[in-house]
Amino acid sequence: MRMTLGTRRPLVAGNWKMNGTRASIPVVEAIRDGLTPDLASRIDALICPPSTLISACVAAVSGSSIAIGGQNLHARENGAFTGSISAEMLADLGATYVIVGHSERRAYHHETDDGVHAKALGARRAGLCGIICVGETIEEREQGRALDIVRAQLAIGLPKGATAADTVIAYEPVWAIGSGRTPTPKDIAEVHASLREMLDKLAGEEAHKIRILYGGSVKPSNAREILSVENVDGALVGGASLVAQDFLGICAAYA
Ligand SMILES: O=C[C@H](O)COP(=O)(O)O
Repeated sequence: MRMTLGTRRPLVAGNWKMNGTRASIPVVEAIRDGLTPDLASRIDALICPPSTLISACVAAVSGSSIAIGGQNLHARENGAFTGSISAEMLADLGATYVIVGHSERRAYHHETDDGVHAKALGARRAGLCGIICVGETIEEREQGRALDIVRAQLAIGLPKGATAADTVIAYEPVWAIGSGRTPTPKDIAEVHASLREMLDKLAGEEAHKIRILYGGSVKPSNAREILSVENVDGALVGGASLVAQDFLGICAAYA
């Protein structure tokens, strides 16, 4: 039976992380060719490759509905920040989304919630949609602090006046990323309901249109169960987005 879609248009986003070279462009082409017109009319699909591949991916999806995004940005527009890339530079290449505050950046690059806030503002300044990531560690979940942690991350990270045009939220439990483990549908529902309630209150009347994705070990085999959970408006997919058939298999949960 076809999944009933809510008021928010689903987004299935792939995060390639530090994977891929020009030899990977056929993966994007296969996703482009494999997304049926019916699915393309019902969902948004996005690939976030490494920055080195953004131009080639933008060219590869040209004429299709698939969007291309960055995985990170510097909050400032330009300046003496060696090795960094601004939102304006991503937009110049044709990116329309950017991931902000992924747990791997929080863990390995010491990103703070204030830094996430600044980056989300940077994304908005350049007309990009920022995908703000939140999520608890396994210790925090075991201590019963998962809701407090993600709510605190959102409270600081989310810029005032956020709208669906400039913001997507992704709930990614750190312990579920790349581990093959996922929370139960009940646990996902609890976090998404809490974030939804908070978002609707914090961000004003436009906020009800902001999508909340789930991320962490989403695969074709569990996508339908996860994406059917109330208030889950799509997925942020890591490993499975590197294989066209797997990414398409996740999108097909909405078929
Ligand atoms: O950004 C994507 C997430 O970190 C999920 O990664 P994963 O699907 O490989 O668990």
